Amino acid sequence: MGWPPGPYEASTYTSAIPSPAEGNILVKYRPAPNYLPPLALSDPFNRSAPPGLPGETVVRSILEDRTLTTGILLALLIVFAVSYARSPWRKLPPSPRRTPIIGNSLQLSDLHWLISKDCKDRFGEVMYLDAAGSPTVVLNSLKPAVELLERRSNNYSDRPRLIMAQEILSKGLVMGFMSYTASWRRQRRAAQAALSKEAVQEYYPVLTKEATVLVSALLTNSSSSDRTKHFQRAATSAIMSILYDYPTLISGQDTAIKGIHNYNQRVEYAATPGSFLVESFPWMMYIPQRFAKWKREGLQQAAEHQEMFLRLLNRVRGDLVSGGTRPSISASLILGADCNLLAEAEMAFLAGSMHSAGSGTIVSVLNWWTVAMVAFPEAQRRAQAELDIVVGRDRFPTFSDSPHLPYIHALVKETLRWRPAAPFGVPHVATREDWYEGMYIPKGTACMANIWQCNHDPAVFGDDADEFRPERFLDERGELDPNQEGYYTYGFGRRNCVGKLLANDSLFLYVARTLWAVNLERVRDESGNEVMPDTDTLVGPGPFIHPAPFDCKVTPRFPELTSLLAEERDSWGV
Ligand code: HEM
Repeated sequence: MGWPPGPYEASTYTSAIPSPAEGNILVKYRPAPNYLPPLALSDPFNRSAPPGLPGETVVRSILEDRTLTTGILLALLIVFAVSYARSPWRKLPPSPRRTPIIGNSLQLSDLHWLISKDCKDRFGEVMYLDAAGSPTVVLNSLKPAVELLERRSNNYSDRPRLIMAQEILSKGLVMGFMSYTASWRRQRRAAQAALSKEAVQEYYPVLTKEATVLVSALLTNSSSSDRTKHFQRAATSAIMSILYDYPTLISGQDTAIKGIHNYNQRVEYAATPGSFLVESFPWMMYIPQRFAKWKREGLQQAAEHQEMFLRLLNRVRGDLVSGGTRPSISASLILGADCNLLAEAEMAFLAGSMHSAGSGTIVSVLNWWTVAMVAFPEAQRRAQAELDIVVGRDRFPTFSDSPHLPYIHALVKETLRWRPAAPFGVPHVATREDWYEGMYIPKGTACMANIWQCNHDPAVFGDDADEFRPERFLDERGELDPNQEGYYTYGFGRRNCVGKLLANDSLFLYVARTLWAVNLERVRDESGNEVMPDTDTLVGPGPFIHPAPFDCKVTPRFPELTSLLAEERDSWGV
């Protein structure tokens, strides 16, 4: 059968378990009677070894052989020397780069192939691959994703071990990376309370203020890079206020949040496969700090991170004591400390780590939404017609208009479905071995929902699944169909996105206020032809996908906008 069509990293597809039927990519297999699951092979006390050859005996006989022992020691020394000399911290990029994912050696380098129809058609609904040494099952359609990650979520709610990003840099305290433990349950309960429907309503003033500043910024300057910066500023400023009751930020790169950006960058880098040898050789974790620069520096950084997050938390605590604080996630965690039983450091990392989850995703969705508005102007016109009827032209839309703006909600849903910000979500890990339709899933296998394929499944969304068509979420009366959430962008089961209510509300208001105020139009080239934005290129790197940069024209929809905007900004003091 050969390799799948590129571009891709060939090594990624080297299957650990050769399948006679399908070459190196394992699509569907039953273990042979003597089959040892791949994880057992790396188990020094090979508990699955055939009777008569216990793993312990093998290990002991190896250690008794002097030549072998010397060889092993030499190999360890070389590995250690290489890891020391490479000192990965020196490679930390100074700022995030935006380069196409295609051909990039990051974990998403295979994205174009994994989201193609070819992948699903050739390798089916459940596909096995060896992702940089980790056995991984990719769930290419809704049926297995729902069956495994939702219905059997008691077995599929663990996460892969991330030594550098989680255990060292984050002191093991970031909820999104945590194993499925009692500690995760406590953090999850506290996060759910701080991001419940009622709690999110408390953040409406922050979101309204940020949406107003966003409109104003888009009108002032809307070149491609500026537009993304405006989205970044709005999302970062909103999440900082929601997390820590922080004042409105002037720019997305405000020095006040430089520390959090550094943390996000380090964690993102550390979580990228291949960044640190310790991920492949976990025993390196036990090398004393003074012989391992990467570990020493990592632990120093972790102490800085903890101190920074504690400082931010304590700032809110101080305001709570003086009675001058407004609702925030930190305030909710501090006030709920008696019930949520979280230690200070747990609260500090829980709040701090939500910064990236809650801002990078929103920027990705807003970028894709702009592409959609420019590429499909009829959707923009229909949304504006709805806003004109419901809101009129003498005030900005607000959250109280939400129940009367079904098309705006459908627009947001369709953007989330059409171009999911994190097309593979975050891997879930099987706690125990399992079977799915005759396929064996060893304990410890990472299961990745191919959210892109689930969102584009013709069996669920029809033959026009690849098109941008917000109407698909409306019934014949033009109302939102209450029976279906309709997309899978927020993941599955017990580990699904805890911030989805906040995300949906934020996106609703950003979209409603922007479309009420401005037209987003195609620019023209030198020959006077309209330039259509590229709807298909996905840009990384990083955990979230973005469109290729494109220019669009942002113009006010009516002359009174300038004075209405000035009034609105005055009323918010921004
Ligand atoms: C459009 C915006 C967003 C998208 C597309 C998104 C997507 C996701 C996805 C796919 C996951 C993994 C789900 C899984 O494992 O099955 C996730 C987890 C998570 N998200 Fe979001 N998210 C968004 C916004 C937010 C916001 C606003 C917050 C918080 C303020 C947030 C906090 C989290 C956290 C803490 C987790 C980890 C949950 C756990 O492991 O238990 N997200 N998100």
